[in-house]
Amino acid sequence: MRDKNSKNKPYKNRTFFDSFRYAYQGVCTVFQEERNMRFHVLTTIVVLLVSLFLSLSISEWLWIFLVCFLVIVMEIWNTVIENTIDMFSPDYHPLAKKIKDMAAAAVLFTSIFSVVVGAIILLPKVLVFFHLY
Ligand SMILES: Nc1ncnc2c1ncn2[C@@H]1O[C@H](COP(=O)(O)OP(=O)(O)OP(=O)(O)O)[C@@H](O)[C@H]1O
Repeated sequence: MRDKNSKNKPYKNRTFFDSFRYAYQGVCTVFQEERNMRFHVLTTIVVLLVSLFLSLSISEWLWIFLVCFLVIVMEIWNTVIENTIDMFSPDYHPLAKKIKDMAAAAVLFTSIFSVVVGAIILLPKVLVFFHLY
């Protein structure tokens, strides 16, 4: 078996910059191919912009950053799983369905968690901002 760190491997990352470049390509791929990812990124930008006007505390900022990036990371993993399934099981298979459905369920739960955290932190401040409470 070939050594994972073999110098002869043609596709081995040579520098820290190489690793960063391929990770960036990965992000671009998910962004281009997954509509949900574009929605998550747009939502993240909106939430961060709204948060700027609401004078959040440090811990509130940390929670907002945590949930925004958690959803994006989960969507990347979901896409990794979908692509892996498509590579190894391009035809219909009940296990492929189970795996993809569970990966989607993980994104769903993370999204629900994010909405709950966002509502707890932002909703009262938005209401006060617009003099509705
Ligand atoms: N090879 C397969 N065998 C069985 N069912 C599959 C298979 N591929 C996809 N499915 C079913 O179709 C659904 C959608 O799969 P698809 O790969 O299109 O994901 P998607 O719609 O791109 O998901 P997402 O919106 O999370 O990106 C899966 O959740 C699964 O129920």
